[in-house]
Amino acid sequence: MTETTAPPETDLVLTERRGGVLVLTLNRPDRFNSWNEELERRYYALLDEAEADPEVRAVVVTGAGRGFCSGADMDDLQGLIESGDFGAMVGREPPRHRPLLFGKPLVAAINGAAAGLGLVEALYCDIRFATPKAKLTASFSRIGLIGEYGVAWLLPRLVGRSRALDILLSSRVILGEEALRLGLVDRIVAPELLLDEAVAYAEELATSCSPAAMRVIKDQLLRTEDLTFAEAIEDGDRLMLEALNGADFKEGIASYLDGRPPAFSGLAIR
Ligand SMILES: C/C=C/C(=O)SCCNC(=O)CCNC(=O)[C@H](O)C(C)(C)COP(=O)(O)OP(=O)(O)OC[C@H]1O[C@@H](n2cnc3c(N)ncnc32)[C@H](O)[C@@H]1OP(=O)(O)O
Repeated sequence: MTETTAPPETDLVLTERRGGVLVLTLNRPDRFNSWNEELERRYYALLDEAEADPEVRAVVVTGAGRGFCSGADMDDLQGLIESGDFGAMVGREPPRHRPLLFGKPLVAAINGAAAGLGLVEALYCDIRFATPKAKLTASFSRIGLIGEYGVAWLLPRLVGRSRALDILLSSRVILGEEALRLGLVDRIVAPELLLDEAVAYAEELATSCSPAAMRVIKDQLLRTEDLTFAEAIEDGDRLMLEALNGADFKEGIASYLDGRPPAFSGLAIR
């Protein structure tokens, strides 16, 4: 009898440093990079590490092999039906939207299919690069499930309500160019250039933009969703005063006037 052993959790996401950019590769190519709890735990732990590491200024996430991530593993979903243990699906820590809270730029290089949770994980990223043949699909409605991991909140904010409903109700496969038109992705790049271009974009943010300002901007955009316009103006005023007192503002102006690249501290704005 042959015994199969699962790969160690550390292999589920490959890591590679390219300058100030950390590349994370979802790595279950034999299962079309389908999502499971172990993969989620490892990916989210690596984001925690990247958050704490001042040398990492941006992260690019991509998939190994021909897909980005095909969503929950179908065999696991069958196992779930058999066990009936649905409680394990809710209230997990870290929160399932951990990547949305990541304080540094998070760029997706969508090298192939992004389905179900795979699409949601791509949508958690700040900017999405995709190949022309990348297949994007919500998938949920085709297997009797609903928009989970907050996608029903996120998607209308990205593409508008009607398009979100089209995508979630139909779960039709959307290819790169249409995804670009809909606003599901931001750049279309040939497969052989995809990762390099995503990394180059991330590296540009890593070297030219203030980490402190980017962290606040990301947080600002998320929190502003819940504010009135007047509150958003007030919130912006408060944050602006902090930024004006920040080391990165002084460095930004000094480097501009000196005609040199900025050397941002990477510290908090205050
Ligand atoms: C709690 C729930 C959360 C969720 O995420 S629900 C959503 C779960 N995911 C899905 O429903 C997606 C199912 N997959 C598909 O619809 C399609 O695939 C794609 C659109 C993603 C890609 O289509 P194409 O490029 O034509 O590839 P292919 O030939 O269908 O698949 C290639 C191989 O990958 C396996 N595979 C695909 N998705 C999954 C998955 N989610 N879990 C496990 N295996 C998967 C297939 O079976 C096949 O395998 P083989 O080459 O051996 O025939």
